[in-house]
This record gives sequence, structure tokens and C-alpha cells, in this order.
Amino acid sequence: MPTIAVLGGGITGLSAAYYLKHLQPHKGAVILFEASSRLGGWINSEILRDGTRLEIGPRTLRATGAAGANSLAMAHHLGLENKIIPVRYGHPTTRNRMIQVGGELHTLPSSLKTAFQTTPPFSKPLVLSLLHDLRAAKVSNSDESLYSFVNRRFGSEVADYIIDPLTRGVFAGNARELSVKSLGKVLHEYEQTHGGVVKGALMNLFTIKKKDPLLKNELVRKARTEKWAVWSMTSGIGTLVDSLTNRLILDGVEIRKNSKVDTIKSDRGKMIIKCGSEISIVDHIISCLSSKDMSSIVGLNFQLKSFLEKIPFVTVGVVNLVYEGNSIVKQAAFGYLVPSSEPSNVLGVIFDTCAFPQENKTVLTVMMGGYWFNSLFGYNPSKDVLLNAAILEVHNTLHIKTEPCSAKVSILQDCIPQYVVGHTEAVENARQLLIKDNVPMKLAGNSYDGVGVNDSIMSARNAVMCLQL
Ligand SMILES: C=Cc1c2[nH]c(c1C)Cc1[nH]c(c(CCC(=O)O)c1C)Cc1[nH]c(c(C)c1CCC(=O)O)Cc1[nH]c(c(C)c1C=C)C2
Repeated sequence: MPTIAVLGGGITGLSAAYYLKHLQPHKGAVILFEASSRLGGWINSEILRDGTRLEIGPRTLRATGAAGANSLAMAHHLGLENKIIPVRYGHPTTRNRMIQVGGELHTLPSSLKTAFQTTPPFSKPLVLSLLHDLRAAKVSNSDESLYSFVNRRFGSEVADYIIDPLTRGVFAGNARELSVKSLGKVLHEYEQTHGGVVKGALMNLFTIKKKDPLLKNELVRKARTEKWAVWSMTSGIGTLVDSLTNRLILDGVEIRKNSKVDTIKSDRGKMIIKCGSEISIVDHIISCLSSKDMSSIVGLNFQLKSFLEKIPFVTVGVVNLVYEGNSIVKQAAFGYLVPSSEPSNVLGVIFDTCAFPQENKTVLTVMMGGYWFNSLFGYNPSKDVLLNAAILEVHNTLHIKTEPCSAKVSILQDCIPQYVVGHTEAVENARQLLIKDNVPMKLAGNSYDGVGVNDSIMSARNAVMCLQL
């Protein structure tokens, strides 16, 4: 029976081990190597002594799309349906996303009606920007930056006030450097195939789509019927990690924590893994490490290593602020984002308890730095600097004058990979290189296939599906 090693105990690694046992299902041994003493990677839910829930990393999973359905099916299989808290379309957090311009908060247009109105900071209705796309000529290219694509097709206001802040709010990144092909794949495809984004979207409306087999899953159907937009769990999304871990233990997966892989070598169709003084010989590796961690492993092919080293990462300062009472924030919204043109060290603020209320408490999360972290805060800022900046931000913008009753500051070093122009081709080349050299190893995770939790779970599933056992 073949032995498979999964590298990394974040959500991708745990999901890969889960799929090996439930999708294939793999009768041989599965060993999961995790360098640290905890599992879950960036997912980190914390319950304070008074019962307040905080999310330090990702906080919600999208319920929509194929990847959303896939995670819901996994949650269903893990028996988590009673612990899920959904947020449905129409809830203020799905409609109200704000941006801060000149210190003032403005709600981004989110309906057909608002698209026809002129709302500040825009100087014209959004619908005119859609007309701009219909008139703009097609430019054939293999990739370009998100900012230049949107600026070209929709005009500078959409690029500056929508794309720039949204890129900060998902990737903590710079829209002028990130790739439209990797992040706005559909937008790029619409232009290349149909000559424009609006034309492509209209054509897509009339295309008959294949029914997704995942729609048969009970929880997926419930989510579709009840129009779930995103979901979390009663004790935070860390429950997904705990539940997956328990399932893997029951399935007989050997979980080796505190096991940092030092060397990987491919030898006559086998993979040799060196971890401290221990050597394991396995038939296949699914690497779910970040490309950065993977590139520091000794023994990799030079070309693969140099590709992995080229994916940049950004650091995000996360400050969770807890206040007594639940009427601290006046606006019912998801939160707000700050465009890069504003003189601010803050990327955005999430109104956590607006989506998921907690008894007599308001929880806000202030996100800082990202692409700009080192230039704003230096290489090793004290946590007090970040805390003071966060308190000042909510004081100035949300007019919160009271002190938080608790606060947690975390610096998530190199947490979000940046898909710069050319990323898609580079990932494809790296995967082809492994195939060409007959290296029995797959690459999965947020360095390659999307930065969301759903994307990571889907990436693990695809890696397992590609294995020929
Ligand atoms: C201000 C910084 C950040 C905020 N969230 C993140 C950062 C860096 C991280 C993040 N947010 C999202 C994802 C992807 C999750 C997924 O696709 O599964 C990540 C890694 C989700 C997200 N956040 C915003 C949007 C439009 C999305 C896309 C999916 C969705 O619609 O939920 C906007 C947004 N993010 C932040 C704020 C304050 C905000 C809008 C007001 C915080």
C-alpha cells in the first residue's frame, strides 16, 4: 500500500488528508507533517475568558460558487450543520460595504438602483462606467495588472474607489501589481473572448450551465434555498479545524506536529523526507506549505525553487478591539476599506459583531499594513504601535471615544501571497515541471490557487483528485 505525506497542517493540509481518506479513499498510510505545535495555519479563533469570540485570521467562508458548495459539503460530512451561523443575502453586511475617502465613510453602490445614482465619492453614476466598458476596444494580452485593466475598461473612479480598496480588503495588496488573470480571471476571459466585460457577462447569462453534482448535498441545497452569502460557526471557524483533526485521527492519519521538513529528495519514483534526524520514504507528497516555506526546503529542483521564491507575501497587522455594549458602531455594515490614495496606515475595519452579534459586546477588527507594512511600520514594530494606531483609527472615523475592554494585537507575518502579473502561467509551469521530471509531488494551497479558505479546501481536493494511486 502506498504511503502519502501531506506537508503542512493548515486548512489545505488537513483537507488534503481528509480527501485522501474520503474521496479516493486511500487505504495506505497518510502522514501529515506540521512544523509548529498547532494545526489550522492562519485560521485562529480565540474565545476570551468572558466568552467573547475573536477571529485573528479568516472569519467567514463564502457559501456561493463551486468552491463554496465544496466546503459546505465537507462541513455537512463532518456533521457541523448545527454549529453553522449563516449570513443571508440582504443582511446589511452583504449590502453595505463602505470606503473611507477624506476621512468620511461612503457606501459603495450595491444595487441596480444605486448604480443609476451619483453617490460620493463618485462624480457620475456607476452605470456610465459600464457603458464605458461597452465602448472600450478590446486589447489582446496574456495578463496585466488589475488596476490597469479596470482603469482601461471602466475608468479611473472605478479603479481608484472600488478595485484599489477591494484589492486591499481581500489580498492586502496593491492593485497596480496584482494580476487580473489570476484574481479577476472571469473579467480577463470576458474581454479576451467577447471583447468586453459587460458583453461577456451578458453572453454568460444565456449560456446553459452544467448542474454541479455538489448541489445534491443537503447542506448545499439548504444554503442555496435560504440564500446564504457567507457562514461562520458558533465558536468561530476554528471549529472546522478541530472537527477535521478529530476526523483524521479516527481515519488513522498520523499527525506529526513539531515536525519541520528540512530536506526533500526524489529518488527512483519515491520521495525521501528528512525531518530532524528522522527519514521517511513515501510514494507521494502533497505539499500544502506556503511557497515561501516550501522554497526553504533543501533538495528541490533549482527551477522549482526559483519559481517558489518569486511569489511575494505581505504581512498584515490585525487588531481585534472589544467594547462593552452593542451599540458602539452606528452603521450596520460589513465594515469599511481605505483606498491606497488616503494618508492612512489602515487597510480597513471589519464590524465583526454586525454579521455575528455577541451578547452585549461590540467586536471590531482593524487590519493594517499589507503590501505597505514595512514602509509604514518598519520591520519589527511593537504591538503597542499597532494598538494605538487602531484605537486612533476607530476614534477618528467611527467616533468611538470609549476605551476597548479588551484588545488583541497580532502580526501575521507573510500571511497573504500576492498573485502578481504572470502568476497563473508560473504556477502552471511549476506543476508541469514536476510532471516532466516524474517527481511524485503535488503543490496545493493559497500560494497557488486562490487566497480564500474555500479556495484552499478546493485546491487540496484537486490535488488529491489528480493523484493516480
Ligand atoms: C482590510 C483588510 C482585509 C479584510 N479582509 C481581508 C483583508 C486583508 C482578508 C480577506 N477578506 C476576504 C478574503 C477572501 C475570502 C474568500 O474569498 O473566501 C480574504 C483573504 C473576503 C472579502 N473581503 C471583502 C470582499 C469583497 C471579500 C470577497 C468575498 C466576499 O464578498 O465576502 C471586503 C472587505 N475586507 C475587509 C473589509 C473591511 C472589507 C469591506 C468593507 C477586511
